Amino acid sequence: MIHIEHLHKSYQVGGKAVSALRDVNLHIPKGKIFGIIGRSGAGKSTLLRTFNLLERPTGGSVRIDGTDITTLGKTELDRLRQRIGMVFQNFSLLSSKTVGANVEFPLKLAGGHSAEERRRRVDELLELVGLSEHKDKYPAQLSGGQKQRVGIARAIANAPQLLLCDEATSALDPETTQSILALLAEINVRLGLTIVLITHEMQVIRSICDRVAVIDAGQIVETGEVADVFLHPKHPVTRSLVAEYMHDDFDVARVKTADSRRLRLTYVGDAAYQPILTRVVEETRASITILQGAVSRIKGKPYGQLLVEVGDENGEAAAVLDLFRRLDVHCEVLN
Ligand SMILES: Nc1ncnc2c1ncn2[C@@H]1O[C@H](COP(=O)(O)OP(=O)(O)OP(=O)(O)O)[C@@H](O)[C@H]1O
Repeated sequence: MIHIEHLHKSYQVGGKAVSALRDVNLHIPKGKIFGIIGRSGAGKSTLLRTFNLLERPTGGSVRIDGTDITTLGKTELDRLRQRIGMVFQNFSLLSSKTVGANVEFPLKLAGGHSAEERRRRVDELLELVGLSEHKDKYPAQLSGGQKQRVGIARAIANAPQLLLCDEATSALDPETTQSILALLAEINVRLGLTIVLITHEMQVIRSICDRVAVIDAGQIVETGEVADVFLHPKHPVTRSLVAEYMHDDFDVARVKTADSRRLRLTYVGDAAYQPILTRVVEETRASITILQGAVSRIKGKPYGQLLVEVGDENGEAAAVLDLFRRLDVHCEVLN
């Protein structure tokens, strides 16, 4: 759907060029939820805003369904923008208009609908985002989560093929964040539209994204399926984002390591529900100490990740490794 090639963006600051994006190459497939994660100032917003040319790149191309949008004239660009919805961190609602009127606004702008058609479409959208009873309220009378639901209804009013979400849940508490993410996941499936979101939170990526790209200092440093990137991060920036998310601050260096092997075990799918550690201890009689662990889900799919210390006084670690691998557990030997 979106092919980004050799994208550059620099800003003039005090007469000097500051690079915000440096040779970004990215492919975003149709119908998926694609996350872009990075720290503050990494270039996330700048990159997302090139997808509808709110930000014009200094070099490179942005092809959407085969068309390089940087070559479009004003009329064609306006038409393209109607096929791309956008959701903002601060909601960007019109405070003097009701919920219904906010959602109706892009339909009026696009034209071609009668008042009755617009009314029906607004009702349908408010039903979809769970706000039917709030149609006549004003934004100030809504909670943050409700405001973002209005933002989402407005963004999809003209049935776009692509929805861009700029830190859509950053202003919300964790519970509301989850409900908004669930709504985005539902919209992705029900309407089949492609979603690209930017975030600085691994939790957002883990909850709903299919693929992820990690951006640092204007460059994409890692990209792939969320489970691969999350469970086997390669780049130092990805590793630190994952470690922070896992609250990985336990001082493992202080644990005794003489005559022992330290392993990182990763298992995905049904294996997460199996008593794998018990089985390995029973069969090998090895001593295994858990140093860190998490069992959770990536986009609904269970996974487990454990850091363990395996006693190796009599060479039993080799048998442990062998058995874990036969049980389809990914093992990384750390010492
Ligand atoms: N209009 C601008 N003029 C000058 N520099 C800019 C402008 N917009 C962004 N930048 C710079 O470009 C870089 C990337 O900014 P961007 O807002 O894309 O990062 P971000 O990853 O979205 O950060 P945050 O999460 O803090 O919003 C930063 O160094 C920023 O200072």
